[in-house]
Amino acid sequence: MKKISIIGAGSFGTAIAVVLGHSGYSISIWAREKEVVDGINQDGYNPEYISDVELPKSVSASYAIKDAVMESEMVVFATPSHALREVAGKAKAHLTGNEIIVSVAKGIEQDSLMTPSQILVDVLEGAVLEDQIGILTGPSHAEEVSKFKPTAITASAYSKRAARIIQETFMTPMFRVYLNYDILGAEIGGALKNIMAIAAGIIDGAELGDNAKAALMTRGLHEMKRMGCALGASQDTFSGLTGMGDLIVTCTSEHSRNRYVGYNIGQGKSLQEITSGMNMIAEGVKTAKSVTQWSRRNNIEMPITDAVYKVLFENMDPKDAVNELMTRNAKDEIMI
Ligand SMILES: NC(=O)C1=CN([C@@H]2O[C@H](COP(=O)(O)OP(=O)(O)OC[C@H]3O[C@@H](n4cnc5c(N)ncnc54)[C@H](O)[C@@H]3O)[C@@H](O)[C@H]2O)C=CC1
Ligand SMILES: O=C(CO)COP(=O)(O)O
Repeated sequence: MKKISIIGAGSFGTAIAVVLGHSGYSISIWAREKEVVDGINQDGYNPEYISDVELPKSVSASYAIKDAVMESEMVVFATPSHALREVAGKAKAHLTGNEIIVSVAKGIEQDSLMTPSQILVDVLEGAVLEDQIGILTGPSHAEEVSKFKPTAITASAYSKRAARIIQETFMTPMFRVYLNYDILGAEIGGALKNIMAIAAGIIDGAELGDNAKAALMTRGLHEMKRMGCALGASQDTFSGLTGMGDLIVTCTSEHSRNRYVGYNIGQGKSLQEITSGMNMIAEGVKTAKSVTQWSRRNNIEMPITDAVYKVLFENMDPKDAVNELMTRNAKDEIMI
């Protein structure tokens, strides 16, 4: 049986352990929490994340990265993007150099402004080739993936070979994997839709209406394209699963943590109050900071991201942010 390692036993790491375990792979999952490791090994459930789904018998857990990674054909990093550099650095010494490396994280690293796959290329240099590194991303809430609800997602990589291996490995009748070789566009889409989902949540929480939400999603997609195209990504990628697809699900789903954060801000709570009550991560919070750093540094207009940043970190009232967006200079609609 082929062994696959999953580094990070949060919601999505657990969900893909279920998918891959049921496909017949032997899954070794690394968690930093003792109770998670014990729960998976002793009871067959992750007590902290996706705790209502029984894990296949072929899933085991470890808190030693070395044990989790040893003798694997594929290593999937499923921590939030801000933890990726550190955990990949810890895993590096235990790689043989033959593994396919996959990131499922959706974010942009602060200061370096790197995407998850770029972080992996940087950290794992000398251990694996860039051609062995890829991603899996798209509209895929862990709560639904783990219950075998039909999901379509995208694999991408720095080589066609790695992208195809990722596609073949994950594909099941309920988890359909497409290929897109524009890895940068796929990662920009995955990261930025989280910022837009915070904005969508604010609209819902403040009861600003369906028109506002449609406008936000459409103009948000435009902003995602603008950043992606400025960096050399393909505009078409943003019409696909990793762009529009993930934007739709995250802005509308009851499962979205980013939308949840925005909703509660729209209801008048503070960011600190909201995040201190969550055991899961809403990547859009940190990504709003990184993308604002990027847009200001490069003088690229990203008004929605900027508004989310000001609400999250500069105490701007969401109603003032909406007013600022609505009263900008008149514009042509189609202009990247
Ligand atoms: N939850 C979902 O439906 C999906 C999530 N993703 C992405 O996958 C990544 C992981 O998300 P989730 O599993 O949902 O997060 P989560 O919040 O459910 O779990 C995060 C996991 O990472 C671990 N972790 C957090 N900080 C860490 C650190 N500094 N060092 C080591 N481990 C750390 C936690 O202990 C936990 O096991 C994120 O980038 C997210 O955007 C992608 C697709 C779907
Ligand atoms: O990326 C996701 C769905 O595709 C998960 O979104 P949230 O992190 O907002 O829950």
